Amino acid sequence: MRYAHAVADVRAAERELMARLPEGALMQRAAFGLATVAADMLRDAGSVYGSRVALLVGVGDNGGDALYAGALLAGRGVAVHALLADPDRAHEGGLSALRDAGGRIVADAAVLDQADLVVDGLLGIGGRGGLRGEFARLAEAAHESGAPILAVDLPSGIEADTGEVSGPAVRADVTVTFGTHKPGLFVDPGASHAGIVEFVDIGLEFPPSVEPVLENLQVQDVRALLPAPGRSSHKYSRGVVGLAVGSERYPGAALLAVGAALRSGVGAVRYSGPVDVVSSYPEVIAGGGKVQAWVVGSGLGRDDEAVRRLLNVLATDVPVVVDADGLRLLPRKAFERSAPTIITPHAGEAAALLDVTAEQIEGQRLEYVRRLAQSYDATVVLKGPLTLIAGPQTSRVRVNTHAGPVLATAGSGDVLAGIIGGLLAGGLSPYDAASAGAYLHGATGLLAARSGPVAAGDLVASLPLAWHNIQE
Ligand SMILES: NC(=O)C1=CN([C@@H]2O[C@H](COP(=O)(O)OP(=O)(O)OC[C@H]3O[C@@H](n4cnc5c(N)ncnc54)[C@H](O)[C@@H]3O)[C@@H](O)[C@H]2O)[C@@H](O)CC1
Ligand SMILES: Nc1ncnc2c1ncn2[C@@H]1O[C@H](COP(=O)(O)OP(=O)(O)O)[C@@H](O)[C@H]1O
Ligand SMILES: [K+]
Repeated sequence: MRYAHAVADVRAAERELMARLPEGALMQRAAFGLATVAADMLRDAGSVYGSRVALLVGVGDNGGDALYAGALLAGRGVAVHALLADPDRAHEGGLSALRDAGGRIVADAAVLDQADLVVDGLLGIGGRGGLRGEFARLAEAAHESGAPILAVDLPSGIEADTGEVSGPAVRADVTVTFGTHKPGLFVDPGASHAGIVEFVDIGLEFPPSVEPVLENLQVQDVRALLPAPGRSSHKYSRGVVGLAVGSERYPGAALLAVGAALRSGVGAVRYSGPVDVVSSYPEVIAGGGKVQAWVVGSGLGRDDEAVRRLLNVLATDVPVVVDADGLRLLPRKAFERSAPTIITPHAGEAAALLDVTAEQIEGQRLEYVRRLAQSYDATVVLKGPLTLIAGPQTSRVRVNTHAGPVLATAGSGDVLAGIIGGLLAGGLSPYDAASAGAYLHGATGLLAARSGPVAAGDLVASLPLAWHNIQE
């Protein structure tokens, strides 16, 4: 598991660690890690010795990290130039170290045009709001130079605790983050500014009483969650999932969701609805019957018949995944259920559920995924390039990073709903089914994309191998 912690908790952990270490030791650890990544980038682009690096230096310790890393690079024969956003307030120790190592402090931003790499040390976890004044001008000039940008701790201008971006911000190619991930590196739009995130361990420790803001499942976490049939398993003990999806107008949604559910580890799949799924999937049991979880909504349409099918499923006492049209039809009172509910909105559906705009959702994803979980008393899968998962009972949010833009294809959401339904029926908790489901769905996309452009049916076809790869 990877974790992201709140700034206040990072500060407390830093204080605790600094009290036990010689002065400046933590910053040296950070700078060493930063310089190592910078040198790797320079080597990959040609060579470290003889290359040119420009530092953007703010007024806090983030700039200090950049200056000390610049000193280390200068010691390896790199021509290092530092541009100071506010010369009177730049980190003094860092400035002396850079000068002593042969680096130069300059005022002319033209050095950016010759730079092989720009290091963004404008703002770290002390930043508030978008970049202002000289900070914004330096970032703009760095973007215009076209040089690769390496951000220190997080891209300057993004909110560390939320990933919100309220003004000008750096767009980095790589971000080196220290001690723990910051929530803003996992939540869009901030995360989309970070590029590849490299983690540098500086020895920070968080006591068990400190809750991380975010959890990011790794392959071993998903492996531990996926149900595995035992020697004496039978089809009913493995779980039966029912799907009330698809309609005469949207038959494809039923085929995709059912196809995915069949390959999500369950013992049997029941289908309730007008679509002929049995011709394509003879394994499916047509009609109702006892199930351990339902999926409803994908391709349901929005007519009276759709409402009837939705309400029938919501009236059951088993966990339910509500997707797509189901979300559009959802009367709030329907959520007074005895069993858990999972809802799987994208930003547009989330906006309709909360009566706000999709832009508001996209701008404050962490805030809104939590709000949805609270107001609908449901586990929420807020879909997008980085899907967030929130539960009604926990303040911890999970984020899925194991995905790619190939998933942005019609019918992809139907596949996700089928996978999550299958995992629920297989016995996972709603929170685990939603997060492992998002990972598995992402894995099908990454796998299918190796053979070229991907249709949602290819995600279904890739599911067995994606599952197998996770289990290896
Ligand atoms: N505290 C520690 O022990 C360590 C901190 N480290 C580094 O220190 C950073 C945090 O340093 P600081 O707390 O000094 O904070 P910053 O370096 O983020 O600087 C914050 C200051 O910038 C100004 N500012 C804030 N928002 C602004 C905006 N939008 N536009 C222009 N100016 C703005 C304010 O004067 C504020 O005090 C971390 O991100 C990390 O890079 C690392 O060296 C590891 C150890
Ligand atoms: N750029 C992207 N990168 C990664 N995943 C994406 C991206 N865009 C969309 N997705 C994922 O693809 C799926 C699309 O679902 P949805 O919007 O319901 O599509 P549809 O209604 O066509 O099935 C979601 O799981 C979402 O998280
Ligand atoms: K930064």
